[in-house]
Amino acid sequence: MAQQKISLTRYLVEQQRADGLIPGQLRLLLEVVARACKSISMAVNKGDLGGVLGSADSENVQGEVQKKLDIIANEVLIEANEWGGHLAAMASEEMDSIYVVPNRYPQGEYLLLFDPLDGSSNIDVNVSIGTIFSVLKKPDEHPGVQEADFLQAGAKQVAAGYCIYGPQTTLVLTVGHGVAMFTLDREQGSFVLTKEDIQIPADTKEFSINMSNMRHWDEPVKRYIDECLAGSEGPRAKDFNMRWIASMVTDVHRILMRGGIFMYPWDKREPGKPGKLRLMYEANPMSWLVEQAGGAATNGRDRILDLQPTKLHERVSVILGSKNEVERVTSYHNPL
Ligand SMILES: O=P(O)(O)OC[C@H]1O[C@](O)(COP(=O)(O)O)[C@@H](O)[C@@H]1O
Ligand SMILES: [Mg+2]
Ligand SMILES: [Mg+2]
Repeated sequence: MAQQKISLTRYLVEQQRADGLIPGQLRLLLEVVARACKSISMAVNKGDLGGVLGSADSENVQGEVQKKLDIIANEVLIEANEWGGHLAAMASEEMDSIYVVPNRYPQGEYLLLFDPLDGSSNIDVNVSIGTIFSVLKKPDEHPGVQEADFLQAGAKQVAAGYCIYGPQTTLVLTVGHGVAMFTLDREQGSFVLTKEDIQIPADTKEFSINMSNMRHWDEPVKRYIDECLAGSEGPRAKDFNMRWIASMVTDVHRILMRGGIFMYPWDKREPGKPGKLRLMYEANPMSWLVEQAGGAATNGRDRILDLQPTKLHERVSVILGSKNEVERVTSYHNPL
């Protein structure tokens, strides 16, 4: 008899029921996020036919030109999540401040953060892009919700994941007990469990960094990459390969599937800016997934999940992936 497929819904119900790993409200919230990702996947697939490509002629709070799909994905996530009663508020790369659930809907106890469309520069060239999300619990000291409630270290996340819109639509999730992967079965219209307990090998021969920024890097990053480039004749005594997709979601997915190290480090172009990537809805969820899969994630000096955010759209330097490589780069920043 063919093996029974396990849907995301069933997986989450089993986590809740048999193992008591997630509360019912969190399960429902994650199902809604997955449904929203399914809608975004449909929109992405239509491409030119759906009129979803190209620029929206507007800028987000970070001064970046928004693509039509950035805005569509943001709206899909808000509309799917605002009425279900699981959430108190949402925050997104594409919104200046938090979006409090309107009081015509029931208020829930969770906070949802997302990068609705990661890899915006790849949208119009038909390269994989994705949605990244992070779930926090609203501190219950006071009624209502404010931006300060979101400013919790990544270690406090209760769920994190991403969905990739690529050759397959793939949702990867952690609720703090390992990492599971689900593939969208378009005929059934549901996400089906395709990998459980994903593990990142501790060693790797593959690095991922935007090499065009080399002249701006800090010394420790330059040293690490120089040593990789020296190959089998150099101090690492092995040849390295390089990949840079320029969609963090896809570069991190590759690392979860076969190992590697991903870096978007601080550099000298804008010394006052800690990095390019955003802490709360890019670095934190990805760092937790990577740690849950046995990898590591630092900003060069400290564990990303321990960083105390000071603002919603805070940026951070990111070094994550295979444990031994991340520890090596971190040790170059923190000499004994
Ligand atoms: O164009 P660059 O400098 O290589 O930057 C690529 C990085 O920027 C990002 O696209 C930023 O994300 P957004 O598309 O959500 O702004 C990352 O996904 C990616 O790793
Ligand atoms: Mg992004
Ligand atoms: Mg984005």
